Amino acid sequence: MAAPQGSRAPLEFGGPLGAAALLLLLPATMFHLLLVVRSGPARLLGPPPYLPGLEELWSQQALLLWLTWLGLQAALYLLPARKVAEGQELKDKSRLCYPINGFQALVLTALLVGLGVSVGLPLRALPEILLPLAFSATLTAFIFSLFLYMKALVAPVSALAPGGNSGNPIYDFFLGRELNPRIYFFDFKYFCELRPGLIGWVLINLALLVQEAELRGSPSLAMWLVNGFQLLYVGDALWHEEAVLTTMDITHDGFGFMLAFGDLAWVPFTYSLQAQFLLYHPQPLGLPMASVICLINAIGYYVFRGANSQKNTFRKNPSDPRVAGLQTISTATGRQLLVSGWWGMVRHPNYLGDLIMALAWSLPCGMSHLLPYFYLLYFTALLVHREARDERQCLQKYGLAWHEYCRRVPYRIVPYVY
Ligand SMILES: NC(=O)C1=CN([C@@H]2O[C@H](COP(=O)(O)OP(=O)(O)OC[C@H]3O[C@@H](n4cnc5c(N)ncnc54)[C@H](OP(=O)(O)O)[C@@H]3O)[C@@H](O)[C@H]2O)C=CC1
Ligand SMILES: CC(C)CCC[C@@H](C)[C@H]1CC=C2C3=C(CC[C@@]21C)[C@@]1(C)CC[C@H](O)C[C@@H]1CC3
Repeated sequence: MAAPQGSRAPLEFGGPLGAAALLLLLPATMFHLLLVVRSGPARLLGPPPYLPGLEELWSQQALLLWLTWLGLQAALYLLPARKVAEGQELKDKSRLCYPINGFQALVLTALLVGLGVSVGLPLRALPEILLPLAFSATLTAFIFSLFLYMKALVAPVSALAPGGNSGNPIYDFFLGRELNPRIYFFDFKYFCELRPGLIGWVLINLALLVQEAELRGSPSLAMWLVNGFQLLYVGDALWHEEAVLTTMDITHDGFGFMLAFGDLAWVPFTYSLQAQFLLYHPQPLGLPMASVICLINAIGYYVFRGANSQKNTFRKNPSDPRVAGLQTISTATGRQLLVSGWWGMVRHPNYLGDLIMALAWSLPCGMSHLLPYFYLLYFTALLVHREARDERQCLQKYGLAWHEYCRRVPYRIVPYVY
């Protein structure tokens, strides 16, 4: 039986009060966005057009569809993988194994959806049921987080995350108690982080594109851009799936409501906001502006991928010729920190690229509304907060060497600004 542990870990997210507020605020924000986006004024900061009754949110069909989707993604996860990767070393010195077959799941899902559509699956009907689908996803996230909380009660202490075990049930439910909850080889957190939400996001985008084509004769250029950019982002994440094993979500954070809701509901239903906006509020977009936006996305992707690949290559093999010439700082742990190349420009060049892409995803929606810029605003806040959390963890890991890195690379995300 696991005793509450980690009471010395500093409380994050505003402690129990902050966690309780976020438990309510996050789903409320998601439903607000889903309601506002289809309303005439589409005002991000105004009140929702109306408050939906339970009959509009609850649908047995939507729940069934949602569970089928989770079941399909779980089945694809269990298929033989092209590679099995080892995760980071755990407290007990062991390493867990993870199947690398996310991109395969994306391709197989595309084939299955294509097959479904060819035999009459009404993909265009998906946008009509986004509200009950989001409700089912939220309900699933709550129930699933409860299951994870209970499961952690019988997990060995060594399986618990550094945070999320304060003894306060609301805080621990929100942050997540167990680091890598699994049943046999099925790793819940790794599965949720990359599959149902990310692939669901591009499927929702595609359904919005199909419905726009039916409504207006063909998809708009703006809709093509948003679909193309976000497909590239999701395809890239699944192609480089192994990189997620070193993120703080997998190595540090427990699996609780924050990630369960974030992965299963928040990502598919709010990250598709730009495509939803374009369906209900068509925007003219000329070729010259579209070319500029494509260039911005390409620059963002170049920085994002360049930075992530440089660090991943370096962490795998510092003598790799692609990174061997870069300057480094030695740390007491035996690991080194890059201080030239992308990681010598700012301390989080990958976040900078990600933010530039976020801008490119909103620009096709024009300048008349703030709503499609929600992702950019939320994402800036998320990354600034995430950067501060990562910085704290790195300072703990690397001590003086991290101070030296900060001295040599003074800016966090945006050169000469922040
Ligand atoms: N779309 C979305 O909603 C989100 C997207 N993301 C994206 O996911 C990607 C992963 O981000 P995230 O998980 O936050 O972490 P990062 O990929 O930025 O990794 C941070 C870690 O990198 C290592 N590191 C830091 N500086 C250096 C250096 N100079 N040299 C070598 N290693 C260094 C440290 O770990 P160590 O030393 O132990 O290797 C540090 O903890 C990013 O591209 C981000 O933009 C992230 C969150 C949400
Ligand atoms: C609901 C809350 C506000 C916070 C939820 C956060 C989650 C949505 C994100 C936490 C880290 C994430 C990562 C990704 C997606 C969003 C979440 C799950 C990526 C998979 C996106 C694609 C990148 O290439 C890798 C990212 C890793 C972290």
